[in-house]
Amino acid sequence: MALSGDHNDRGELRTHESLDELKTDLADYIADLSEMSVKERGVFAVALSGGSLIGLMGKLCEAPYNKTVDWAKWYIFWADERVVGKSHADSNYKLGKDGLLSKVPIVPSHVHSINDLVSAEQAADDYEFVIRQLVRTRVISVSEISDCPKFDLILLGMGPDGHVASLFPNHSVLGENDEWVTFITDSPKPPPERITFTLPVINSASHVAVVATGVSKAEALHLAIDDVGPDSPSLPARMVQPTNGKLVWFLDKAASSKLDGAQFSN
Ligand SMILES: O=C1O[C@H](COP(=O)(O)O)[C@@H](O)[C@H](O)[C@H]1O
Repeated sequence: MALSGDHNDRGELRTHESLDELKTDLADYIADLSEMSVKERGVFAVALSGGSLIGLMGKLCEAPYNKTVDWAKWYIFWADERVVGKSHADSNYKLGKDGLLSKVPIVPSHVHSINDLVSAEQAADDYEFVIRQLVRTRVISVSEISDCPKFDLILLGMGPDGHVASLFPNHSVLGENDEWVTFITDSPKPPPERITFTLPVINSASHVAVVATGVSKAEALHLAIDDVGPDSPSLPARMVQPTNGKLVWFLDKAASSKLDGAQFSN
């Protein structure tokens, strides 16, 4: 049984007793948003992350989702990417392709990966340019309150240090408000060169889901979600605060074990 509820102003928390239950709930959530978005806009523009997220999305490749989801209407982006070749083990594109995209009938031209043949800075600029073209043609919606792209769904993982996408604690790119996509060359987690959506883009999405499992994420989740007072650290995961969108956290009981009022006993 999953426990679900709103948590102050930090969005909806869905805590699951098992990974299997989380995977089913996540697949249902994504399939429902896809259906809603295709009905409303004719397309579904979704940004993926790398890491454990892709494995946790695995049920989408199975029945009934592989048959019921309108895959032809999906447009795929990455909320962050490592600047390595597409066949490199560190590539988020490779992870997404091997774990999901090659197993469902997504239109290849709808898959927007980065240019990995240029510098991180150039790759970020190129990726922003691609996104600007697709905002112009309304494949990606536009925010009502800024000129930012409004993705139908941004799927984020979270590292044990509280990083989301490639926005790491105390990094200067957390303050980047002008660019949609930026780059870093000093990631504390290898590989060092990455591109990432900026916080204004993440916070302009219609829906943002943060998916985090395992006890190593418990402390960061406490700092990201609970009311930790005026000294609340500027943890990237805590800075995920969609302005007009809906935030949902998909957790297992180990990850949620340090949350105030944690309701599952270990
Ligand atoms: O480096 C990255 O890490 C995060 C978190 O990964 P996880 O394996 O702990 O879930 C991931 O969301 C991000 O896309 C990736 O580049």
